[in-house]
Amino acid sequence: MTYSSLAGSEQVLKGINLCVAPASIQFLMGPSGSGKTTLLLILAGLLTPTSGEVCLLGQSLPKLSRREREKFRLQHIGFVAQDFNLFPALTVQENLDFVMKYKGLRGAAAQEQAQDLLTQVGLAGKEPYFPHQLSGGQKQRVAIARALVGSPDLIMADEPTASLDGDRGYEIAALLQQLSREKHCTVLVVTHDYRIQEIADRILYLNNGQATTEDMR
Ligand SMILES: Nc1ncnc2c1ncn2[C@@H]1O[C@H](COP(=O)(O)OP(=O)(O)OP(=O)(O)O)[C@@H](O)[C@H]1O
Repeated sequence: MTYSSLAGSEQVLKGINLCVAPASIQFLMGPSGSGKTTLLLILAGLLTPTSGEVCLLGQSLPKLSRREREKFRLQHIGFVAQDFNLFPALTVQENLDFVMKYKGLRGAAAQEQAQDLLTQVGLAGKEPYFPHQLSGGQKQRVAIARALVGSPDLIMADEPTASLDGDRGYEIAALLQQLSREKHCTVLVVTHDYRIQEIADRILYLNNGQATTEDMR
C-alpha cells in the first residue's frame, strides 16, 4: 500500500500476506507509524490498497462498489474503538437501539437481543445510564455490546484497552476472548498493549511496512 500526497509517496505496507482463521483472535502490533491502522482500514474495506488482494469472508472487497462495501461492513463487521465512540446524549439502551435500527433490527426480537448483549457484557441494569455515568471499563463494555449487534462474523478493535488501567484492560481483553469463543466470531485487535497478549491466537508484527507472524497456541 502506497500513500501519495503533495509531499511525495510513502510505501506503508510491503507484501503483507495475512490469513486469519475463523473464530480466532488476531493481533496487529508494531511501532507507531508501522501501518497497523492502514491495514485495519484496508481489511474493513474503508481503504482500497494500491496493489494486492483483500478477501474477507470469501468476498473480494476491492471488487465491490462503495455501496456494496458499506452493506457488507454493516452486515459482517462490528467495530470497537479506543475512546468507546458512544453517543454521549443517549443512554446505554439507546446507544444499542440506535445501532439496531441502523442495521434494520426492530421490535421485540431486537429488544431481546439488546438485553442479552448487555447481560453478556455484565451491564444488565445499566440501561438507563448515560455514558458519563459509567466507568471507562463499563463504557468499553457498552461499545463491545454495540459491536456485537446483529451477530457480525468479525469484530475489529482498535486499541480497545488503551484508555483503561491494567486490570480493566485485562478484563476487556478477557471479555473479547470469551465472546469470540461463545459466538464463533473472529476478533482483529490493533494494540500496543503487551499486557493482553495472552488472549491472542496469532500476532502479526509490523515493522517498516513488513510483517512477521507468531502463533501463540
Ligand atoms: N491518509 C494518509 N495519507 C498519507 N500518509 C498516511 C495517511 N495515513 C497514514 N499515513 C502514513 O502511513 C504510515 C502508517 O500510518 P498508520 O496510521 O497506519 O500507522 P499505525 O501503525 O497505525 O500508527 P499508530 O500506532 O501511531 O496509530 C505513517 O507514516 C503515516 O504518516
